Amino acid sequence: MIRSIRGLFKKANQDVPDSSGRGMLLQQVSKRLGNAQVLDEINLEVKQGECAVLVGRNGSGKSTLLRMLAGILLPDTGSIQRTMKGSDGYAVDGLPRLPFTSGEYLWDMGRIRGISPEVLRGRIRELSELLYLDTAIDQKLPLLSKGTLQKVNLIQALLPGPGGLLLLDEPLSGLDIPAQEGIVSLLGQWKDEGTSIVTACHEPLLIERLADQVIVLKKGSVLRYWSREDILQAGEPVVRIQSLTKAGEDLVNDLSIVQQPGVLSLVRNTNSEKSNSWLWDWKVVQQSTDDVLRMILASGGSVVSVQQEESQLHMESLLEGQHPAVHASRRGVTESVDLSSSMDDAGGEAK
Ligand SMILES: Nc1ncnc2c1ncn2[C@@H]1O[C@H](COP(=O)(O)OP(=O)(O)OP(=O)(O)O)[C@@H](O)[C@H]1O
Repeated sequence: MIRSIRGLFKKANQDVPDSSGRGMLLQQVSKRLGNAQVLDEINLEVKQGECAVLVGRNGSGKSTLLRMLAGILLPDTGSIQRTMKGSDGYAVDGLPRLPFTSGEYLWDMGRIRGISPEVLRGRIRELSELLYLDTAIDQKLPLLSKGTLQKVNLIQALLPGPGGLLLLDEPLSGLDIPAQEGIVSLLGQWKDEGTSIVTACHEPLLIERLADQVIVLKKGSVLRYWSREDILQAGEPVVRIQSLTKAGEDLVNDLSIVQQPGVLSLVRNTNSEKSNSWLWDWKVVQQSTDDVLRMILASGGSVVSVQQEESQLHMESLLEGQHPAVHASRRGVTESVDLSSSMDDAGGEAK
C-alpha cells in the first residue's frame, strides 16, 4: 500500500526539488508572548530532505517554534530564510471540531490547496487506508476520538504530497501502533523524495528511524543539538530470541555461535515447563537476527519467540542534555558480563 501511495504522489510531483543548497535557516530567532520569553536566540538549519526533531519538556517552546516555521507567528528578532520548493503541510495545531465528516473536511482542505479532484480522491483513500481511518471517514469531526482526530489532522497535512516542508506537532501522539508504523514508513519515503520535516516528537521509533538532527529545547533555548551519528550511537535496535534445546544439548559448545558479532548476550535457563530442556535467552542486534535464527536451527534448537526490544534511546536523559548513547554504552558492559556468566553457567563448555 505504501508503494502505491508513493507512486500516486510521484505522479503529481514530477518536479521533486533538487536538494542542493535548499532548506530553511533560522538565525537568532527570539519570541516573547505576554511576559514570557518563549524562544530565545534559536539557531536552526534544516536542509531539503532532512528531518529535524524538536524535543523538550512541556512549555519548552516546541509548538511555538513550529508555529513560527509555519508563519503563524513572526519572530520579534532574528531571521528565518527559506529556500526550499514544494507545497507545505502543517499539523501544528489541534484540529477544530468543525461540523463536517472527516471525508468532507479532507476534501475541502485538498480543494482549497488546489489539488485536482481526481488526484485528491486517490490521496484521501490511500492515506485513510495507511492510517486505518476505516468508518471514521464518514463520521463528523466532533464525534471522533482524540487519536482519530489526530489521524485526520495528519492526513490533511500530507495531502500536498512529498517534496515540500512538513511541520508536525507530536504526530504519533494518540495513534495506534500500526498507524504509527505506517506514518513513520511514509515519512521515511518522503524524506528520500526531498521532503523536509520538522517535528516535535518524543517517540524513539520516529527519532531513530528519521531524525537527521535532534534539537533539545529547554525554557525556550537550545540546550543541545545532536546529529544522526549521535543518535545512531545509541545502538541498533535489539532483538530478543528465545530458543529451546534438549537438556545436555549445549548450544554454546561451539564458540563460533556466541562469538558472532551480532550476539550481545546469551543466558541459559532451565525450562520450567519441560524439565528435560533448556531455554536460551539471546539478545542480538537487529541485523543479525536472521543469521542467529539460522544458527539456532542448524544446531538442533527450536525457536520459541522473537521479539523486538524497546528502543535504546533514553528520552529522559536526552531531555536533560545527555548524549543519546549514554545508556547504550552502559548496556554493552552489562552484556559482556552476561555472556561470560552464561557460558560459565553452561559448564564452561564454550571453548
Ligand atoms: N499566547 C501565549 N501567550 C503567553 N504565553 C504563551 C502563549 N503561547 C505559549 N505561551 C507560553 O510559551 C511557552 C512555550 O509554549 P509551547 O506551547 O511552545 O511549549 P511546548 O514545548 O510545545 O509545550 P508542550 O510540550 O506542553 O506542548 C509556555 O510557557 C507557554 O505557556
